[in-house]
Amino acid sequence: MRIAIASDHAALDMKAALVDWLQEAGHEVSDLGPMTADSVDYPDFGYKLAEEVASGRAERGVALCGSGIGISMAVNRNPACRCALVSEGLSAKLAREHNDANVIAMGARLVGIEIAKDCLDVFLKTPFGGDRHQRRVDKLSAPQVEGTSA
Ligand SMILES: O=C(CO)[C@H](O)[C@H](O)[C@H](O)COP(=O)(O)O
Repeated sequence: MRIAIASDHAALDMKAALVDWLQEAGHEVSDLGPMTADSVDYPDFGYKLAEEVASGRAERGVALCGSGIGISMAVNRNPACRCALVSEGLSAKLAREHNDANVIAMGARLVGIEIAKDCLDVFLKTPFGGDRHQRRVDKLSAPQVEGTSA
């Protein structure tokens, strides 16, 4: 699979470990940076990653920062991206099954590397469930308030 990955300085080591692990598993990985430990701003890398996924150059994205919060917010500003911030495997599975998430976000200061690998493995292997979930995902692309009285 073509996978793009980006982080900020807080997740540099986790990014490097996941790049190696993904490549060993046979994926085509595009590392969008950063490449040094200098302090950077997560929106810059989140937007870059989102564009890579939105363009189709990457089929999936991996977004990392200290908590995962800031970079997931940045990625989700791109309407083509559904980025799920996760810290355990079941959320990673549901993000694919129910939400057709195309980007996974994790916090390197909160999640250990083995849990991160587990989340990513599940995320890459789980197909979208479709059916009723498709209707809901479609609504994410066209935000508007509908009747909620039922
Ligand atoms: O976006 C975040 C917090 O929601 C990330 O954890 C960032 O990595 C963090 O804010 C970076 O903080 P630092 O003090 O500049 O290392």
